[in-house]
Amino acid sequence: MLHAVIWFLFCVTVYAYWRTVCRRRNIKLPSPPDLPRRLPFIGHAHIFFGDSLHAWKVIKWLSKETDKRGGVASISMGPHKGFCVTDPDDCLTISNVCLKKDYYYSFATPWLGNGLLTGSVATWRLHRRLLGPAFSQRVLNGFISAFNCKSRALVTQLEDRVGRGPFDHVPYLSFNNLETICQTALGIKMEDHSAVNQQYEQALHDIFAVLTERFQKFWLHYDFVYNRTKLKEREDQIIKVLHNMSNTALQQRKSVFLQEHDAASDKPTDKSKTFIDIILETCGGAFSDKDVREEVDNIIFAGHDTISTVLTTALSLLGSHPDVQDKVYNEVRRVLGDAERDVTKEDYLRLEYLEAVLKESMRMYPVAPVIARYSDAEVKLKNYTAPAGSGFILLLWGVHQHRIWGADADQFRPERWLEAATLPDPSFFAGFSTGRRSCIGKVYAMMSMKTTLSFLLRRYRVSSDVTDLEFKLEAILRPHRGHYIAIERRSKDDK
Ligand code: HEM
Repeated sequence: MLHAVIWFLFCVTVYAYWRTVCRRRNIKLPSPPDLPRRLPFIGHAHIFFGDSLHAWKVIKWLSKETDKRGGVASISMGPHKGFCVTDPDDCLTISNVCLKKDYYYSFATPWLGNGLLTGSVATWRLHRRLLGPAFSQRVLNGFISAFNCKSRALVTQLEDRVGRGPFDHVPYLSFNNLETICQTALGIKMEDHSAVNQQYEQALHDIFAVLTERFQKFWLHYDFVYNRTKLKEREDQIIKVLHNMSNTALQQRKSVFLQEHDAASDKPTDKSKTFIDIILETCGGAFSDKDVREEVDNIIFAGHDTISTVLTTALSLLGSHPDVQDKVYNEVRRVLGDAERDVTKEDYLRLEYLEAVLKESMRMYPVAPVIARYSDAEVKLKNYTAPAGSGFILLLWGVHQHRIWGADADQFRPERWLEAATLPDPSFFAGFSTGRRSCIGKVYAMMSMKTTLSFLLRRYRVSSDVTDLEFKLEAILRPHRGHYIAIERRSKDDK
């Protein structure tokens, strides 16, 4: 009996405390309006349940509903409370102030460890500073010959598609980009198409599907449930393949690196260096082998399908907008001449309209249309103060559709990037994320994409019909259908 009374009093005390704290918070802090469709206990978690096509529809729906509510709205995922944000200023504030990633990112930790994408804030600060030199312009210039060589190979591979009607260009771009990133990051050439490399490519593809499935089924968010599932067993097998590849590459590059450091002369120039070499050289003392391997895994994850997806979308859009394609073609010919010569570091700056096309494709269809942050402290937004312990779902697609981009925000119009008077502040472009924890590889990506497109568009005229363009969200936003292109060889006098 005494136990029952003590237990009853304990419950009443906890309940009273909880009510007081909640009330006090509500009085002090006006809360943003709730998003519709909240259910008891699970909150909004149920709206994500479905396939990857549904996931993309949900992000668009969340963006529109949040925008209707003024750019910030309350959401809950089971016990996790948070805010959806489309207001460009608030988005920038959050991404600069809240450097901690929300718990969803921990789903990728078994693969990516404590690397930049998923790492804790303390590790991220140190690693981001140490990795800076690996992404310097001098190092990136050393990759230009790899970009040229791979783009040339891609153009040749596409030759047998000329004049044969619409085809899916995703496999071409995806494998070509994987080769480029593996060569520049690991020093591995994939051309031999050996079993291990095909297995690696497959594993990279499969891990995205596993991560998406885990995110969409909210009961799998809990480790104690997830660790007992078949999906977890599959994840472990996939990660074994991924780690095996990067570990092997690391050991090979490390032994070359040590030999070269023993030999006083004949050091390789930056031209032949990979990300692993630069990281070993600049972060040597501070990074363990595991740190290096994790950062390289992060680079491959972040740089692999992102570039090929932007290229896929940009080519589909160019194929459907012949006037825009003609303008790019004329610029590329003016800068590079008629011949299929290599792109040089001086050319990148001159390819202004091509850059506008790439940015506009990324504005319309950002590869990461949503990212998530978490804050241990209060965060002051324009109209609200988010309490400590809040999660933030930053709807970058929503930011890109915001009225700051003009009444034609939903239209593909690359010219907007060249109209300085009306262009919003560049920090509102979130194609590479925004704020202090944004993409470290954006210059690499732009150089690589400009090289590929300038080779492709010099040789081929592209056509497509994107009226049925449909996307799916599988860790990143990818075209699902309506993106096929057809190619024709250009003649020398093409205008
Ligand atoms: C068009 C291509 C690319 C796009 C659209 C892109 C986009 C992004 C986005 C949106 C983020 C933030 C992710 C988040 O917070 O959840 C990010 C982070 C990152 N990206 Fe990229 N990325 C691209 C290419 C690359 C390349 C080529 C590399 C490496 C060579 C790279 C390396 C990274 C890394 C390491 C991070 C984590 C940065 C940090 O937390 O400090 N990315 N990228």
